[in-house]
Amino acid sequence: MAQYSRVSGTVGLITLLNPPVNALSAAVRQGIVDTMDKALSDRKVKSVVICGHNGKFCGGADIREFSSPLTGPPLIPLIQGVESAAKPVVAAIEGVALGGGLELALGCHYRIAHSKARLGLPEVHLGLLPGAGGSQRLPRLIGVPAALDLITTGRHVTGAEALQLGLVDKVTDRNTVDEAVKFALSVADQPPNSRRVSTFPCPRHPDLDALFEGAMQRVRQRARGALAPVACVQAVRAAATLPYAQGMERERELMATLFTSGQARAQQYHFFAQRAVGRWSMPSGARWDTTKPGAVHKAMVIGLGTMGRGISVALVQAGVSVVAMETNEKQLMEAKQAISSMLERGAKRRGVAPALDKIGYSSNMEPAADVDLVIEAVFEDMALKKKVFQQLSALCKPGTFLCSNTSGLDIDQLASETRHPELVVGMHFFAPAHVMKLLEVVYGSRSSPQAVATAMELGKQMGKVSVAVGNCRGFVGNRMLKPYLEQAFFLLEEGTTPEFVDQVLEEFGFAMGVFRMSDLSGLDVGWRVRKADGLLNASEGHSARIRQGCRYSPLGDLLCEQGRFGQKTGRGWYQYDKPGGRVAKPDPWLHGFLEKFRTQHGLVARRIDHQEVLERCLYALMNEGFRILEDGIAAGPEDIDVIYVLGYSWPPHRGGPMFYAGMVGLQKVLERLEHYHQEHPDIPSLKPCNLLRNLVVNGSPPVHKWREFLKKPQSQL
Ligand SMILES: C[C@H](O)[C@H](C)C(=O)SCCNC(=O)CCNC(=O)[C@H](O)C(C)(C)COP(=O)([O-])OP(=O)([O-])OC[C@H]1O[C@@H](n2cnc3c(N)ncnc32)[C@H](O)[C@@H]1OP(=O)([O-])[O-]
Repeated sequence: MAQYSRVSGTVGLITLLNPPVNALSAAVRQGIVDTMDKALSDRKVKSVVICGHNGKFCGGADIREFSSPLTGPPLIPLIQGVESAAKPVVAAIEGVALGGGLELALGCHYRIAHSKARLGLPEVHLGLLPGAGGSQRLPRLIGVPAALDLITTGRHVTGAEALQLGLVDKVTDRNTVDEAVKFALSVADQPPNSRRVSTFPCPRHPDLDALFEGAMQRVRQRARGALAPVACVQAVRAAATLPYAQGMERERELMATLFTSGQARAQQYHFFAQRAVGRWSMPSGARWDTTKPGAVHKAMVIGLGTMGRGISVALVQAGVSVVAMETNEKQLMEAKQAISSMLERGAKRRGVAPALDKIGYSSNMEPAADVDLVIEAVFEDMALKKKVFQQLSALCKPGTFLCSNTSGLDIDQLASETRHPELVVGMHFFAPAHVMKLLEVVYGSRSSPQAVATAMELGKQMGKVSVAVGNCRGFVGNRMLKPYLEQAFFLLEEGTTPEFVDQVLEEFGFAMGVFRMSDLSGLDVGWRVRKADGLLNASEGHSARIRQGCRYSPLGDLLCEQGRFGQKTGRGWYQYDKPGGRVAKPDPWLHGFLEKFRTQHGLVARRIDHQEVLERCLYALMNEGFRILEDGIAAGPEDIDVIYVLGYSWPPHRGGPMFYAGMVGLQKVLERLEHYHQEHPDIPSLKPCNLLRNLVVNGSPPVHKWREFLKKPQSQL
């Protein structure tokens, strides 16, 4: 709804009221229509101010309403009504003005913003475009290039930047509503005819065609098959080339295409899934809203390799005091320099001081006695990590939380090395740790709810989207990656090439196909894991392609035995100009190696098509996702989907592996898995999971209902 009052004698004050972000629900839209009528018909009122309750102007259209037929007054004529008002209307922008919220402000005649407010048109992140006139008014107000940037990236700008762009008329550090009322009083006698943005001509640009060609090329490259960014460019082009009314018609057409697309539903699912994972729960019944996190003012990071450095930076940027520890003096010096420059660069980008005084360095573990939480980020070796946890347990004061950045080792084993296993959890960051938004918080069988709450809260403080998951080999992300990688290896054995597999996966929307990704992260990482799992050597008298009774592909091991670790050695599944090179080129040597391997193992290459690559790689990954849900390692499909979109570059316009399974149709996924498992009975990861069967038997319910089919989880170790 919207409240109305008359203030300072002649100003009509309209307050949007729909906590927490005053989204433009049907009730709020009706409220605006009613209160605008009141203000315009109140003879004492000379000008109007629109503001938002509780220090937030408006978070945009109510996304929750998108899944049902529209009710209440439509937004476009509502905003047109505000713009056509005979009395000046001023928007008082505090907190946020996003999407439809900014479009409403663009319909006002003046915009006053707090310097810290955030303004933007982020619809592209929801698979949409600014569909209430934003794509037509913004270019007219701030010019085509700036509007293209804001609309295709969906980025937020601060009040200060908005002033520079000409998006707002004034910025204040004081109470914005008071300032807006004063401003409204000052323009009360100025008819707003010249302030109706839709009537502004679109500022001319020396070479529109070149501008839009360049923009479309950049956007298509970044979009990875997403429809919305392309439609955003087309809508702004309409603003630059058509009269307002025709431009609005074009905006309406493009929005209609996007609104009903599966991609928009997938991205809106992802929006709410990112918020749902914050409402975590554990098998014990402990939950986010019944567990108080411990305070973390001072933390220690042990091991300053790439991950340790990124974690230290992210902690300092979150306002936590840090002791960064590395035993190797040379590495310690290098880390100190690297961390300082990362902090300086980050501070420069955010326009704040680098807080270098928040971090200290140590070559021994003694400072652990005086911290609230420790994050261990040493080399991925169980014996080494156990030793570190033994030392920490002896050193730390009671109540210190002990966290490991392991990407898949057993948290319970680490906990059993300490006197207080209830204080041990996994905090699995993703490289680069100060950039990637995802954090897997892993609880062991003895982790206390408070330890989980503390790690989840610290993750939020670090600007991460934290997902609480149970303890098992590889946790959620890496556990699902295993069958995905295996299928890719098997497909090479059966006749295809790394280039073709990667092309299929990148056309699907992954930033990088499985083989380019493997070359980037280093083939030796997976090799060490397979070694630790005792998979490197075939058992006596068994085929080199069988391990523990199942089909196994030694291709990755064979490349590693030849020192082909990927980018870092200049050779992997692809060749690179030099060690550390980034541009992957097909490698004739590798094609020859595959042919020789097939001959050696009596395999005949066959033509493998796009569909088979996609289905075998993705359905095996999804099937493992269903097993993870069945095992209770993840509380719901949202947890898995957020992990894959934010940590493994699963395309957001496909929602995530579990959401996508629902989009494809669970029946089809089941049938295709059964088909491939029949062809490859020696590959257990293709055997459909019981939960999948059960969901199909129960009519393939929508993803948000799957939790009803998950039984009470038991520990997996
Ligand atoms: C016509 C027009 O062109 C088109 C078509 C549109 O306008 S499309 C819509 C365009 N608008 C957006 O894309 C902005 C989306 N929101 C955000 O980016 C952020 O929310 C925020 C505003 C920066 C606040 O962040 P936060 O970190 O302080 O809190 P939160 O946890 O994120 O959010 C707090 C609670 O508010 C809910 N919420 C936030 N924005 C919402 C919205 N627009 N609609 C419905 N619910 C919303 C959110 O789900 C959460 O709920 P719950 O989990 O507590 O139950």
